Parts: sequence; C-alpha cells; structure tokens
Amino acid sequence: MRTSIATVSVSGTLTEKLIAIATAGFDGVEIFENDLLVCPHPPEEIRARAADLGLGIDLYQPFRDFEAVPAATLEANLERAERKFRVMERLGADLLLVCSNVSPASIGDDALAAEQLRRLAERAAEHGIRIAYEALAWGRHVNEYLHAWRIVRMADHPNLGTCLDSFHILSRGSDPIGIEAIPGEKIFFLQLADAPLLAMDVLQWSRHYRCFPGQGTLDVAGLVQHVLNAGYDGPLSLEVFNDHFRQADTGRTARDGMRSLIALEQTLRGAAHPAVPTGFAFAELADAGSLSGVLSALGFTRTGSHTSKPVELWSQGEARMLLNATGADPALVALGLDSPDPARAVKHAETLLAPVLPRERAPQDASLDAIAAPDGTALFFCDTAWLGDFGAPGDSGAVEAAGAAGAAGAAVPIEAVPGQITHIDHVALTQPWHHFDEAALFYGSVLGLHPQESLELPDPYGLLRSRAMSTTPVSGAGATDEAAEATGAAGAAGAAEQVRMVLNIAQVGAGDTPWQHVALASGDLLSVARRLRAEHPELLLPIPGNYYDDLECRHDVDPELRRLGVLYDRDEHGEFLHMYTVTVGRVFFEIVQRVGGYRGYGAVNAPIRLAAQHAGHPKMGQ
Ligand SMILES: O=C(O)c1ccc(O)c(O)c1
Ligand SMILES: [Mg+2]
Repeated sequence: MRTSIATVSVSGTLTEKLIAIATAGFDGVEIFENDLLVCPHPPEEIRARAADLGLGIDLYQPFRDFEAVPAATLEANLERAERKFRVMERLGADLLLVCSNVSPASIGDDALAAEQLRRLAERAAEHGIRIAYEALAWGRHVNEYLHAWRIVRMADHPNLGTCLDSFHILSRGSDPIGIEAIPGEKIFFLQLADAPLLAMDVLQWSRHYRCFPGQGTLDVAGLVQHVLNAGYDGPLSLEVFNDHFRQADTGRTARDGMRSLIALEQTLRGAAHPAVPTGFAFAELADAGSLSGVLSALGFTRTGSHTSKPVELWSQGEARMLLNATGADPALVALGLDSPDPARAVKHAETLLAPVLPRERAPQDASLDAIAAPDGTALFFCDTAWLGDFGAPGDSGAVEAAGAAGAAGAAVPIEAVPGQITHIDHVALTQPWHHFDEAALFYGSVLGLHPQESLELPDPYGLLRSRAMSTTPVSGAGATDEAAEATGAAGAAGAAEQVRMVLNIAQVGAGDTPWQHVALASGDLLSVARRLRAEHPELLLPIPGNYYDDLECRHDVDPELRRLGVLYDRDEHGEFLHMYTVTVGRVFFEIVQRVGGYRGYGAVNAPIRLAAQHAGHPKMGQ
C-alpha cells in the first residue's frame, strides 16, 4: 500500500520535513498549506525537492469554507480556488482537500452544497485537478462522513470524490461499516490518525491530541479494513495534529509514523503476533559495586559468573538479575525477554524499524540478539542458551547449557522457601516526555503488549503520566469484554509468564537520568517485609503514618502493614501488597504480591511513593 503523511504531522521547516519523511521511507506527502506559506522557496522548488527525494505530492490541503454559501460568496470562493489551482500546478499536486464549511454564514442545504461543489469540480477539471471533500467532525452542517458522501454523490462529477479521515469518523462514534457502501473509486483519499479517549471538545481534541495509529484507543485498523473492502487503493496517509510531535525530533517522528503504518498493515494481515515474550529472562543492571548488597538483602544469591565478561548472575526463584560491573552509577541497562523464537522476534522487530544492537561476544558465548527500546534500554530475546554463558560463581569455565538451569541458573522451585521472591512482576521504565507515545507504539507493535490503564499521578512537584502495558489485554477504557475474559482465563496461574511494563513520563528537569525500577513478585510479601524490616530497615522507603490513617479507614487491613511499611490496594479481582526499597543510583526495587487476580500496579499509592522518594532525594530523577 502506498504510504503518505501530512507535513503538519512532524516538526521543522518544509525542507526538513520532506527530508525526514523521505528518509523514513514514505512514498508521498500531503502538503499542509501553512507549511508552504511560511516556506521561503517557491512551489517549483518544493516540487523539485520532493521529486529528488522520491516523494510524490499526493494532496494539497486544506481549502476551507467553500460550499453552501450565498451566491455572491461563491464567486469569491471560486476565484480563491483558481489561485490555489495555480499554486498546485506549480507544486505538481493534482488533488485538493476541501473540508466541510465551519462558517456560521454557511447554509444547511445539501442541494446547494452539491451544486457549488460541482462548479468547483468543473473548474478543477480544467486544470487536471480533483477535489476530495472531507467532513470535519465540527463542520457547521456537514460533520458526518456519510453526509459528505451523499453530497458528493448528488454533485455527480468525476473530479469530485470524498476524503475519509479516521479521526473525524471515529471521534464522533460513527459506525465505519457505512464506508463499504461508498464505491472505492469515489474515495479519493484516506487520512489516518488515532487519539486517546478524552472527554473534550472535538476540535481541541483533534488539533492537539491526535497521534499515530496504535498510540491511542481508536480502532483505526478496523476502519481501514472497511475502506479496503470498499475497493479503495490510494495512499494510507497519516494526518496528525499533536502538540508534542510539533516539538519532537523530525526524523524520529517520521520514522515512528512509518512504524505505525507497518504495524497497521501487519494487523490487517490478521496473523498472530509472532514475537510475544512469555516472561522476563533477566534484568541487567550496570553497577559499581553497590547493588550486590541490596540484592543479597532482598534474598538473591550469586549463582553464576559470565565466562568472558565482568557480569554476575544473581538469582532467586525465577527472578534473575545480571550485575554488569561497568563502574557506572547503578542503572537498568537491559532486559532479557523469554521468547519462543528469538531469531523470529528480532526479524519482526527489524520489520518495525527497531534498531538491532551490535554485540561483542566471545566465540563460545551464546548468540543473543538485542534491539534498542526508544529510551536506549537493550531488549534481548532469549531462550535458555544464555545461561550457558555463566559458570559457577568465580569460575571461569562455562557450564553446559543443559546443566545451567541446575547450576548457574539455580532455579529453586517456586514457593519452596517461605517469603522468597519468585519472579519479575514488572519493570517500570521512565521515558522522556516527547518519546512517550513512541514507546507505547514500540512496545505494542514490537512486543505485542496491550495498553492497560493510563494514569496521571500527583507528585509533589508535578503530575506523573503513566501507562501500563502487558502481554494480556486487560479490561478498561477501549478494551472489549472478550479481552477481559481472556485476562481472567490467564488468571494467577500465568502470573510468571506475563510480561508487564509500566511506562512513565519523566518529569520536566529530570534530564537524561530518569529512574527505573524492577518489581519483584513474592507469594508471601509479609515474610519478606518482616525479614527486611528486621535485618535491613535502612533499605526500605519510609511510608508516612498519615497513609495508614487513611488506608485503615478505607479498608479493613492487617495493622502489621503499618509497622512494616507495606502499601495496599484492591480491585474487583483481588488484593495487592507492595513495598519499595530506597533508590540506589538510578534504580530502586519494588516487591509485590498479587492476591487473587489483582490486575493493577497499586497506582493509587504512587503519590505516596513519589513523595517519599522526594523526601529522600530532594533532586530525584523521575
Ligand atoms: O483541523 C482542521 O482544520 C483540519 C483541516 C484539514 C483536515 O484534513 C483535518 O482533518 C482537520
Ligand atoms: Mg483530515
């Protein structure tokens, strides 16, 4: 399918936009008029640049407030159009988008609108130009796509067709099935945008919060399927008005847009996602020596040493931490993901433009492929072979992979030890604010994670935006009942096989060193808490008594939670106990216990945690 993008969707000058759009691999562009007006180069030069870059100019837009006007205004509007046709000829563009009239002076008369659009199409035809009429969701009289189509049909001119825009259709809750009744050749253009579900004025929603397909909650792929069923074979064109995209890196946004179209095409093909991870194989932390004490306090033991690198394996149950003695401030640098087919997972990631990381490895090391997540974290796709790179602690000889699970891997049976940590429950990664949507699309398309709750959490110095993503779809805004049932079926039994990530937005001023955290699951959190409180109280994040005064009036909880500093939440499926360590370098740990089928992340307690972290670190990094 031909891919295109409106120049308004990315930042920069028109020339910068064209270069970034071509580099990302698009076939064409929609020139948004304002980008041309502010450009110092004449249309002929833009046309030549686009041609040199291999980009077609698929559309020129928008032409506003044309139709259903009093006769005197029509003459002026046709004259205005003539001038635009001349600009388009100079640009080499032959399709003009006319959006439905928003003026209070326009008249609610379909026959009049059709007659005037017909006159416009006749004039356009003299220039070899075609007109695509689009219903804006806030059009004065025409704001439904089927209404725009009825007018186009009534006008009955070969140079007049309709432009469908997923945002205008889905934001109003219109049923896109009606698209299939429009002959494909009368759909002159298709614009795609997603958006988060927001209860607000639709014009403001459209102008500030549109995002690429897959970043919001609209069923853009479902709509495209209807358009293809209608017989449309023109471009899929991204048209996104977004305050963040206007400020973000041009090339990165363009590539992100291309990733969204590739993912959309993959969704349309209907094949199951080929690379969904089945668990966390490990979390790798850069370390200068301070983390081993924290891990051993948490109950981890050193179970292996890498045979060719200064990396140690620390294990407990199925939770595995790699400490990489880089000498750097402690930070989360990589995640290992259990993958049913690692080679396929990397190939899939590459189709989605994920950067594959070069890796230095000794000849005897297991081949492990990694890609870079948007925040730079390395993601390794693993089977169990990697454990073979680790010998017994302090040993330089590799242990056979098969024996590794027993020796280096040291998978102690889950729950064998009371109060043991069993696995990694989730990992929270802080994203720079202008990469948040990119990260959601990345984890959704590359790993097949489903978005969960999206939250705004008060912090003493700001509001933290947070979105959880997991391998199991979870009910909530935008999720279907079926998805909720699937989650229920996965239930607690699949707890360790799930991959859950929490994406947080770094606060202004956090710079390049945001905090990350690893949440470790235990089947008996109170025992873990009792031991830590007795042996390492200095490692625990202090929780204010005011929190427990409130908690105890909301829930009938064990008074021991207060003494231990354990936080509590519940949902309709179960209960959640969790606690935090203090931050070491740029990482901290959370210990969690999901009782029953609790699905959340204790978000209600996040403000307590954030305030406690601020108290301990006046200049915290998240
Ligand atoms: O916000 C607008 O005015 C506007 C203009 C042109 C479009 O194609 C569109 O979808 C919205
Ligand atoms: Mg549009």
